[in-house]
Amino acid sequence: MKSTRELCGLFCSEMQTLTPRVYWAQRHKEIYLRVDLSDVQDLDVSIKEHILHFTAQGHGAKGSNEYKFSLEFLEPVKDEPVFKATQREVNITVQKVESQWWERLTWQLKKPVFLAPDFDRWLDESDAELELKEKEDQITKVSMESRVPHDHFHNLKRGYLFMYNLVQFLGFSWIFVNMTVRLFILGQDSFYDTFHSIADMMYFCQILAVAEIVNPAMGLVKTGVIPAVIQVVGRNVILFVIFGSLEEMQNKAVVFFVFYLWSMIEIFRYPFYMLCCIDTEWKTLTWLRYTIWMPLYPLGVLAEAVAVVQSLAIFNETRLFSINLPWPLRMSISFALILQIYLVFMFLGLFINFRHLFNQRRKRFRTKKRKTN
Ligand SMILES: CCCCCCCCCCCCC[C@@H](O)CC(=O)SCCNC(=O)CCNC(=O)[C@H](O)C(C)(C)COP(=O)(O)OP(=O)(O)OC[C@H]1O[C@@H](n2cnc3c(N)ncnc32)[C@H](O)[C@@H]1OP(=O)(O)O
Repeated sequence: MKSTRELCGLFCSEMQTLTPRVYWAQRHKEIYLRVDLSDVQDLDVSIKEHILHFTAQGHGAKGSNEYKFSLEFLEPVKDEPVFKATQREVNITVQKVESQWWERLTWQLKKPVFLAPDFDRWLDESDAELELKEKEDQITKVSMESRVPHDHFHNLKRGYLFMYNLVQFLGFSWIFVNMTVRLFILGQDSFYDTFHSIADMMYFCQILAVAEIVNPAMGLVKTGVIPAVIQVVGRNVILFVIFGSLEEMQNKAVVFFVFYLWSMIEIFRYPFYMLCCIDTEWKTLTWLRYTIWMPLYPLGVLAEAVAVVQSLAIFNETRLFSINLPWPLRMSISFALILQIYLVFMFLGLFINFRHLFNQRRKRFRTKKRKTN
């Protein structure tokens, strides 16, 4: 009885007539064979017991004829070759059973004469390892990307946020520059005229600032809604209810301090956000955004509290926004009383937002430090 290997010796020998030229290359996981035969017909490629058998009618080095060859591989392979005939050649891919680098292709030591390296695909072991690693990295990257849900509106959201921040930056810059120039030219007199020269722009910016509640509520920015509500509602009560509805308040110096303190933070905060939208950071600006609120916030709340206290007498006197309770109470609740309760909420709001901003600052600088280590 002849063994499989002995039988192979017969098949693999170059004694066989009409063998085509075969070029080969390998990777850790597969073997590539390129058979130099054109206009191939009746192609048959199979693997049995790690021996590849090839038969085809085609045009090769010895003209149009039937060509055959067999190759017993050095190591076990899977018996499902993938092959494809083109007009010029036949390409065969064979999967290795174990991912490893072979020192040669065939079991027999002597290389069959029809076999040669395929220099178009040839790689030595280290280059193949690199190629394999790149492929694996690519697969990991693709699978990671497919696990993270793709946000189709990402650029649209960024574009919207960038434009929003730009408009606010321009608005508050106009307010800040205008007030500064007027302060230099008119000195203290500019305090009493602030409302009439600035209010329209401040109305515009603060109405627009309602978006700052909508943005986190819709998940457009990753921050809490409550601090934004405190911030926007707090400012708008002062702007629309205290200054906007009481003419007597409009020419008071406190308007200057409130508007100046508000705009002073915003000329740093909005450009900081604009840079965030384009994944850029300017360290000085980040530091300013997360630092100057420390003196500005308490001063701002103090200036707002002064405005509320100054308005109490006017609301008492004019009875504006007073609430008349129906019979049998027959009482009138002055808006001044509501404002006194609001004063308590102002300091509660100051505490909540001060703590929020402090946490944001700590998070920002702690993360940055860790990233640079
Ligand atoms: C139910 C009714 C209750 C009513 C209660 C009323 C109480 C009244 C209290 C009154 C207090 C108000 C006083 C106030 O008017 C006084 C002053 O303003 S004085 C001037 C000084 N003021 C300030 O410094 C405050 C400025 N304002 C703010 O900082 C914010 O408005 C605030 C909500 C307080 C904090 O902002 P935020 O939570 O957004 O923190 P971050 O800036 O760190 O942002 C977090 C992440 O979100 C990204 N983000 C946020 N906004 C945008 C945006 N517009 N565009 C792009 N990206 C944005 C940001 O980049 C951060 O992301 P990441 O961490 O990845 O960088």
